[in-house]
Amino acid sequence: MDSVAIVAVPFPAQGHLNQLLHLSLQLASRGLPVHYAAPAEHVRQARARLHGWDDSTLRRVEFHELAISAYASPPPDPAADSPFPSHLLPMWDAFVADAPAPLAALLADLSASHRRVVVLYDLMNAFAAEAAARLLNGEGFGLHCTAASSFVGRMDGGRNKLLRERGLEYLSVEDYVTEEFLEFVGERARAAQTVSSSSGILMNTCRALEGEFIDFVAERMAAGGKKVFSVGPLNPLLDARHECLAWLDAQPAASVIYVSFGSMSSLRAEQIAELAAALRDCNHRFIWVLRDADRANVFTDSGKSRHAKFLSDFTMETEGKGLVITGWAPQLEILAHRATAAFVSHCGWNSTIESMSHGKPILAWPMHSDQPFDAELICKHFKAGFLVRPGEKHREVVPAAKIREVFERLMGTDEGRVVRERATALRDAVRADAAVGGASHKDFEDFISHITR
Ligand SMILES: O=c1ccn([C@@H]2O[C@H](COP(=O)(O)OP(=O)(O)O[C@H]3O[C@H](CO)[C@@H](O)[C@H](O)[C@H]3O)[C@@H](O)[C@H]2O)c(=O)[nH]1
Repeated sequence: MDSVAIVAVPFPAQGHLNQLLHLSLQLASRGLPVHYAAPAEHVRQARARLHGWDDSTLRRVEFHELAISAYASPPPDPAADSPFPSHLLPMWDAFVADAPAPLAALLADLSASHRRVVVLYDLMNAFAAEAAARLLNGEGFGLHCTAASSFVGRMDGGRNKLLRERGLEYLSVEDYVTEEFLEFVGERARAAQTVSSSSGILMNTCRALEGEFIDFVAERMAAGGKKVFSVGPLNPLLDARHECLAWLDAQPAASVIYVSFGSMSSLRAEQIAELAAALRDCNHRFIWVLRDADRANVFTDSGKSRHAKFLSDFTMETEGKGLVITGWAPQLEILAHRATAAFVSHCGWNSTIESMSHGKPILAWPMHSDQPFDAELICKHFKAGFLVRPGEKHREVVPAAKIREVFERLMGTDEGRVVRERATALRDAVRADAAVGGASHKDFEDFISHITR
C-alpha cells in the first residue's frame, strides 16, 4: 500500500485554480504524490496559464477531469450594474451540482490503495470537505485563497477590534458581490460549512505581510481544534527574466507602470477611454493588460477583442512608450522585472501578494468581492500603495486627470518615494518568510510532517 496521496480540489476560477496548482506543485516537487481534480476545461486552463514552473515538475502532478454537465459560457457584460462576474454562475452551479460524484469515486479509489488520503480543497468547496471527512483514512484541509485579515474580518462580522486597532475598516465581501452569488455561496456551494468538516486550513499569506492576523486566525481555529498553516506566497518567487519581456528589458529601471485587472473584471468602455488617455498623456511608460473577465469555459472565447478598433489607434499614438497585451500576460515575470515601477491593480489577492513579493507598490483600483478590503490593507496596513478610487465608487468613471494625479503621487512625490521604499522592504521581508528557515517555509515543513505522520 502506497503511503499518502494528496488530492487538490480547486474552485473553477482562475485566481483559485492557480493557488491550488502552485501548492500541488510545491508538494509534488517534494516527492509527494499529488492529484489535481477539476472539470476538463479548468484543468486545461490552469495548466495553460501556469507561470514559473518547469514541465518536469508539472508532469509529477496527476490531473483528473471531473465530468460536469454542459453550462452556458456567455461573454461578460461590462455594462452590468455590478462589476462582479455574474456570467460565471451557471458554470459554478453545474460544478457544485455535478463534481461531488466523480470526486467521491476518485477518493474511494485512492483511499483503497493508500494509507492516508489528504484532500486539499478550496474553501468554497463544501462538497469536497464533506467527502474528505467521510473517508475512514482521509483528512481534509481548506485553502483560504484571500488575505488572512479578510478571514479575521469575517470571523467577527466586521466589528473586529484588531482590524480597527490597525486602522483598517473591514469591507465585507458580501457588500461587493451580487445577491445571486450570495445565494449560490450560502445555499448551493454551502461554503460556510467547509471549515467545520476540515482538519484545518492553509493560508496563502506570510508573517511579513499579516503576522498578527495569522496569529488571530490560528488562535481562534485552535480553540475549535483546527490547525492553521500559513505557507504563502504560493506563487513562485521569480528572479529570472522571460524572453517575451524583450520590450521591458529595453526600458530604464523602475520606469514602467503595469496595469491589469485580473481575470474576473471587465471595464466599461467609458472607463477604458479615460484610462487610455491617462496612459497616453502621462510621463511614464506602461504595460496595459486590456482583457475582459474570463468566460466560464475560457476556450469558448473567440479571442477577438471588443477593443480592436480603439486599439489600432491607441497603439500608434503610444508607440515606443507602452505596450497593450490583450492575451494572457506573464504577470509574475512583469512584476519581477527591474523596469516595472508600480502596479495599477484591482487588488485580487493573487495580484496583491505577487506584487508584494516582487517589491512593486500598488495603485489600488478595487472592483468587487474581497478587493475593496485588500485595497484598504495595501494602502493602510502594508502602506505600500495609494487608492485610485474606493470599491463603493465602482459605478463612477475615474477621469484621466485623476488617474494621472495618482501616478504622479506615487512616482513623483516624497510621499510616493516612502511608499515605493516600503514596497521594496516588504519584498525582502516576504522573501525571508518564504526562504529556508523562514516562517512560511517552516509552516510548510510542519504541514508535510503532519500529513505524512
Ligand atoms: O493576463 C493575465 C491576467 C492575470 N494573470 C494572473 O491571474 C491571477 C489573477 O488572480 P487575482 O489577482 O487574485 O485576480 P482575479 O482573477 O480577479 O481573482 C479572483 O480570486 C481571488 C482569490 O480568491 C480574489 O482575491 C479576487 O477578488 C477574485 O476576483 C494572478 O495570479 C495573475 O498573475 C496573469 O498571469 N496574466
